[in-house]
Amino acid sequence: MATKKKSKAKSKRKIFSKPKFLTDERTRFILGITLSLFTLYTSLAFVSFFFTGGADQSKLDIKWLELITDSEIRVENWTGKTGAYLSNLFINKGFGIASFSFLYVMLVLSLRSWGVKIQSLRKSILYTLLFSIWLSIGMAFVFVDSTSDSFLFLGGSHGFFISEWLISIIGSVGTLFVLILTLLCILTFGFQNTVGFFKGLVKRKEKATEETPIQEEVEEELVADNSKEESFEEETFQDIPEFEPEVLLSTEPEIPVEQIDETIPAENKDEDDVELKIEAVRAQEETVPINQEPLEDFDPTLDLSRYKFPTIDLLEDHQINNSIVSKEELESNKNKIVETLRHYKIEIVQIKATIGPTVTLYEIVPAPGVRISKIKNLEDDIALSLSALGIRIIAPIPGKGTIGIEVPNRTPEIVSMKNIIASKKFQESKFALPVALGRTISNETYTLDLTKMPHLLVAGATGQGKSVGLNAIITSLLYKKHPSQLKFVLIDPKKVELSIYSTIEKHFLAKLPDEEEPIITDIHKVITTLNSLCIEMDSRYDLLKKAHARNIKEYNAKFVKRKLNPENGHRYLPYIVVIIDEFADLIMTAGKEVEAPIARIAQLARAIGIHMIIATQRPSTNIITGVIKANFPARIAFKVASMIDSRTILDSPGANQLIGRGDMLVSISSDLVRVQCAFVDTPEVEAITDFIKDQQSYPSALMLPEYVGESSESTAGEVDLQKRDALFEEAARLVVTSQQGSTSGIQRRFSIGYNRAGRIVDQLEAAGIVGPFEGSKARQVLVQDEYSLEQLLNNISN
Ligand SMILES: Nc1ncnc2c1ncn2[C@@H]1O[C@H](COP(=O)(O)OP(=O)(O)OP(=O)(O)O)[C@@H](O)[C@H]1O
Repeated sequence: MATKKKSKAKSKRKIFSKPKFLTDERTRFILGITLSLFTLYTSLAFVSFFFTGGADQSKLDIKWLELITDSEIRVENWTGKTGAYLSNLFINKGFGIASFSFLYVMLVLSLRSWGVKIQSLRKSILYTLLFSIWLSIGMAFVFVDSTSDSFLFLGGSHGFFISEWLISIIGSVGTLFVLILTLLCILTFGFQNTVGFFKGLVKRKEKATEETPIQEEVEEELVADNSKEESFEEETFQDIPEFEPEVLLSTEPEIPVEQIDETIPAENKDEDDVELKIEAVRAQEETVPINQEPLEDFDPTLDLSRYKFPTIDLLEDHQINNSIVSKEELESNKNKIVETLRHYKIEIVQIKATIGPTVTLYEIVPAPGVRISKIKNLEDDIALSLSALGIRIIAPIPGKGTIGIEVPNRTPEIVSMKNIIASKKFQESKFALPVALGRTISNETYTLDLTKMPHLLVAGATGQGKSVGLNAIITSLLYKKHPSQLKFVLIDPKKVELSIYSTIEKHFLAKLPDEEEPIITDIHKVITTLNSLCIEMDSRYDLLKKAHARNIKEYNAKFVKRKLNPENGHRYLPYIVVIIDEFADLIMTAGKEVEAPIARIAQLARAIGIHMIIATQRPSTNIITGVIKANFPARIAFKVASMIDSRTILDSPGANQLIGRGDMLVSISSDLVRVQCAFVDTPEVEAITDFIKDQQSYPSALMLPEYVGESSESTAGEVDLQKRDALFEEAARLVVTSQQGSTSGIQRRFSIGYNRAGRIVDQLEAAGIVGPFEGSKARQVLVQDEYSLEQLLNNISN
C-alpha cells in the first residue's frame, strides 16, 4: 500500500515537474523582478482607481486594444490606460476591493521566484481566492445601497450578482448566515488556531463572568467609601490597593478548613494573610490530584480539556481497622532475639526496633569480634525461637553497619492506596510516570518512576498479591496522567484480571486496528500486538531522528513548542505502558515468537516512551529466561515458593521468606527494598474506571500500526515453505548476490519491519539458502551463485 502510494506520488511529481528553464537561477531572478514590478504597478493602478475611477469610468467601456490604440482617449489613472483598464476590470467588473488580495498572491509568487517562502503557494492561492470571493459578496451585500450612485462597486459585479441572487433565494437574513458560515469555514480550514482561538475566547468569557461579582463588590465598596468620605478623597484613592487583597481573601472560605486539616496537619501557619492563601491551595492539591503541566503553545490535553482526574474519595481507607504493634510484642521479640543469640555466644551491644506495616526491623550492633556470617546462619533458629515464619536477616544493612532482623508483626497492617495516593510524596512527585507502590519498613511512601526502570518484572506465587500490585501501578498512573499523555496495552491471557479496564478503552488504551476487544487475550493477537509495538517503536525512532531529539521528553517538548510540523508526520507521543499479566502462559505457548519482540522492545524502547511490566506466577528459568532477565533490570518479587525461585527473580534469596498478602521485595539497580504493597480492591478500581468512563473520550482507542506479514497460523519454530513471504525470492537473490545473510540488511533493503525480515531469514534458512543463527556472527550463505539459486527456487515452487 505504502509503496503504491509512494510510486503514485512520484509519478505525479514527474507529470507536474517544473520546466527546466524555470529552475535556472537567472530566469527566476528576472521573473521575480518582473513579477514584483508588475505587482507594484497593479497596486498603484488599484489605489489610483479610487481617486480617478469616476473620471475615467465612461472611457473604459471599450476593449483594451481599442482603448490603447485610440490616441484621443486620455485617462486620469496614474498608471495610464492599461492601469485604468485593469483596475476597472478587477475592481468594478470583478471582485471589488477584494481584488487587493490578488496583489498578495502576486507578492507571494514574486518572493517565491527569489526563493523566499512565506507560505505554501497552493494554500495561499486557494485561500486568497476563496476569501476574495467571500469578501466581494460580503461587500456587495453590506454596501449595495450606499454605493448605488457611486462609480465604485465595493463588491464588484461578481459580488453584486451573487449577493442579489442569494437574497432572492434565501432572503437577507439567510444570506447573512451563509456569509458568516462560509467565513468560519475559511478561517477554520485556513488557520490552524481558529478553533483554539474561539475556545479560548469562550474560556476567557467564563473566567470573566466568574470574576465579575468580586470586582463588582470591590467597586461597590469603593463607591460606598467614596460617598461616605467625600472630604478625604485623596486618602481614599491611596487606600485602594489595600482594599483589594482584603476583599479577595474574604472570598477564601471556598476552601473548607476541614479539608486543610485532613491533608496537611496544621503546622507552621503564619499570621500573614497571603501565606494563608498559599497553604490552602496546597491543601487542595493534595486531596484533588492536579498534575497538568502548565499550558504551552500546543496543549496535548486540549482535545479532552474538560477531563477530570479521578478524585481521592473513589478509594477506600482500609487502614481504619489496623491494629498497632504493642509494646509487649516488641519487648518479647527483642528478648527472644537476644536470648537466641546469647545461646550461640553472640553478644550484642545495642538493639533498635523500627515498626513497619507488616514487619518490624530489629537492628542489632554485635559486640566487637562477632562474625557476621555466624548470625546469618542463625536465621532458622531465630525463626524457631520467635515461632514466626518469614524472618529475614540482612547482614549487614547496606550503609549502616548494623545487622537487621525482620520479624513479621502479629497482625499485619493493610496499607491503603488512598493514603498512598494522597501522600505528599506522590502528589508532589515530578516523575514522568509516577508509580506509588506502598510503604517501606520505615513507613515511608515508596514511589518510583517507571521511565527510569525502564521495564518491570513482577513475580510471585499465586495469591500473594500480584494482581493487587498491578492494579496499584495502573491506578497510580491513572491518578496522575491525562489520557493524551499515557496509553496502556493490556495483555491478559488469563482473561479475567485486567478486563476491569476495558471500559476506559477510549481514554487510556491502545490496540490494533480492526480489533474489537480492548484487552488482548488471544495468543496470536499478542504476537501481532507485540510486533506492532516494534513497528511503533521504529517509527518513533524515525521521528526522534528527524526532530534531532534524544528521547521522548525532548521530542514532546519540541512538539509542544511547535518546533515540529505535524505535516511532516510529527505528532505528540503519549507514553505507552504494556502490561502482561501471566507471562508464563505466553512463553509456554509461543516461546521465541513472544520472547523476541519483548526483548527487542525492552532493549530499545526506553528512549521512545514504551515501557513494559510483565508479571508471572511461575518464576522458573525457562520462563524468565536470560534474555528477559537481562532486559528487565527492575524487578518486584512477591512471596515465592522456593529459594531457587527467589534467586531466579532477584538473583538473591529472600522472596521465599516474605509473608504474602502484598509483602514484597523491590530490586532496582541492585538495591533491595522491602515494601508492603498498597491495597486497592476491585470495587475501588471499578469506581475509578467508571469515573473516567463517564467523561468525554476520544472516538476510539489509540490505534497501533498495522503489522504486515503476520501469519496467524504459524507457530514458533515451524517454518512452512508453502507460505513464503512475498519478498522471499527477491530476498534470496539479494542474499546470494551480496553473499550476506543478515536480517538487518533485508530490513533496510526492502524497508520492512524487523520481524518480517526475521521471518524471511527463517524461511531462507529452512530453504537451505542461509545457515543457522550464529550469535554475533553473520549467517553463512550456503548458495554460492545465482544459477544454483534459481534451480533451488524452481524446486521449491514445484
Ligand atoms: N497489598 C495487599 N494488602 C493486603 N492484602 C492483600 C494485598 N495484596 C493481596 N492481598 C490479599 O491477597 C489476595 C490475593 O491477591 P491477588 O489476587 O493480588 O493475588 P495474585 O498473586 O494475583 O494471585 P493469582 O496469581 O492467583 O491471580 C487478595 O484478595 C487480598 O485479600
